[in-house]
Amino acid sequence: MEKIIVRGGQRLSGTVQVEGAKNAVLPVIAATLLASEGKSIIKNVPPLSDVYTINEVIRHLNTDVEFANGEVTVNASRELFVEAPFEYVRKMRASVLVMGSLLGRTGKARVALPGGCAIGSRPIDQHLKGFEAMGAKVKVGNGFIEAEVDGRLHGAKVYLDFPSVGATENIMMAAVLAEGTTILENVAKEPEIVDLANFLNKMGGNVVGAGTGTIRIEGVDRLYGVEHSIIPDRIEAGTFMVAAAITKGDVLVKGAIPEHLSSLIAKMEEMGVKIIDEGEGVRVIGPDSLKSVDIKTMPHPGFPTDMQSQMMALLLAADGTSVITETVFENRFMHAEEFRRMGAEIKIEGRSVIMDGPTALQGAEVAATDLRAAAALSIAGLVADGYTRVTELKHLDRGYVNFHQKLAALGADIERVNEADETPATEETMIKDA
Ligand SMILES: CC(=O)N[C@H]1[C@@H](OP(=O)(O)OP(=O)(O)OC[C@H]2O[C@@H](n3ccc(=O)[nH]c3=O)[C@H](O)[C@@H]2O)O[C@H](CO)[C@@H](O)[C@@H]1O
Ligand SMILES: C=C(OP(=O)(O)O)C(=O)O
Repeated sequence: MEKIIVRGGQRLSGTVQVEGAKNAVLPVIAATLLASEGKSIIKNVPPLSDVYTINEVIRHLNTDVEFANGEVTVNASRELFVEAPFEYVRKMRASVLVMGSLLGRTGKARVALPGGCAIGSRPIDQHLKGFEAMGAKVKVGNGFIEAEVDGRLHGAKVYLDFPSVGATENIMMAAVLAEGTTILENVAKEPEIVDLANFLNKMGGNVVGAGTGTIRIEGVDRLYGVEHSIIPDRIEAGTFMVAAAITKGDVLVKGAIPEHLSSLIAKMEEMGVKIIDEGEGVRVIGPDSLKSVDIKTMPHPGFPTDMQSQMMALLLAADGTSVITETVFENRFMHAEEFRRMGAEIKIEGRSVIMDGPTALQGAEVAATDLRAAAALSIAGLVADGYTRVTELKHLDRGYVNFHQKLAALGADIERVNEADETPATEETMIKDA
């Protein structure tokens, strides 16, 4: 077990490189199951614990998977097994994304029920509604969801009650090999959906409209392994943008795509942060004092829930009253309690938090409640008085590569140590192959 120790007070400057997007690579690796011929070669893959987990899941389904030097190679040409057990789904909810591919390719899938997690109950009813509309019979029992179709899935019209990212992806993956046309309405428009659609189309699929509210898919008979490079991680980029701004720093976030970050950029600019599109990335220059703003998380292109806790750190440093309203997840304010341990005064009222800033944050021992909270608490530590110790780093490793090293290279006083004796952590102990 390890923790991060940050001493506040350093201004960040320099350049930081963004990795491939966690939330794009997980569905793309799940989609490699659809290729009954050829190898898929996925590039720009970050060495995250979630990537090791999805690789283990698809290996378990009778594929060959190699992961080295940022490239995942998958051969899924053998007959697939159809069961994803609880040991994987428990580690990572996104394991349910293999369900659509398995159903499309084999007509059957058996996946352990994901259950809730620290940010809410996270049901998958919309995924299942899509599979059922395409002809699958869905049964839930003994901790598993089982979906099966006689023959092949058929195209259908599916309206999502909420533009769920995972449901959009899972249904897209099932529909590419279905017979006929599927029309998905009120779908998620996240950049990761577009990346998945691009991958499916390269494989031989016919997906139109990704990135808009309606996606149309003409089913095809067969898909092939192809090469694909994953888009940059907009949430990792946003995390470093906030770190730069809170320290009054000057940082080039290389690889950040401004069009993927428009809501965050708009809000940071309202706060007085200077943001310059430099083509190869985004330069962020923090002002001497930050203005308070209100934030409401929404599906893309609204403000991303995955940036909510980092933004809470930034708003604590801002002058005046700010309100954050979380509309995507029912319970994503667990980190507020940890910020309170650092001296923050935060009122929680239903789905909103109210903060009066600027807060003179104090170093404290805090526990990460999810992966973004791990980053947000470290960021708060960059400006807190004294030492902040962040524990529960298993969450951080799900979504960030070399997080403390990247901050240290920008000038932060930060290290990662063993929890018991505070000796430095080593590469081997940081991320363990699942
Ligand atoms: C691996 C991945 O890409 N994870 C992202 C994905 O998660 P994920 O795909 O799980 O998020 P969804 O968009 O599906 O969930 C959003 C909301 O819809 C609800 N819901 C979802 C599906 C369903 O069938 N029924 C239902 O009620 C969820 O409980 C949640 O309240 O999108 C989230 C919202 O942008 C991000 O925070 C996650 O980082
Ligand atoms: C909530 C997140 O991920 P997941 O859906 O994989 O839990 C996230 O990336 O912030």
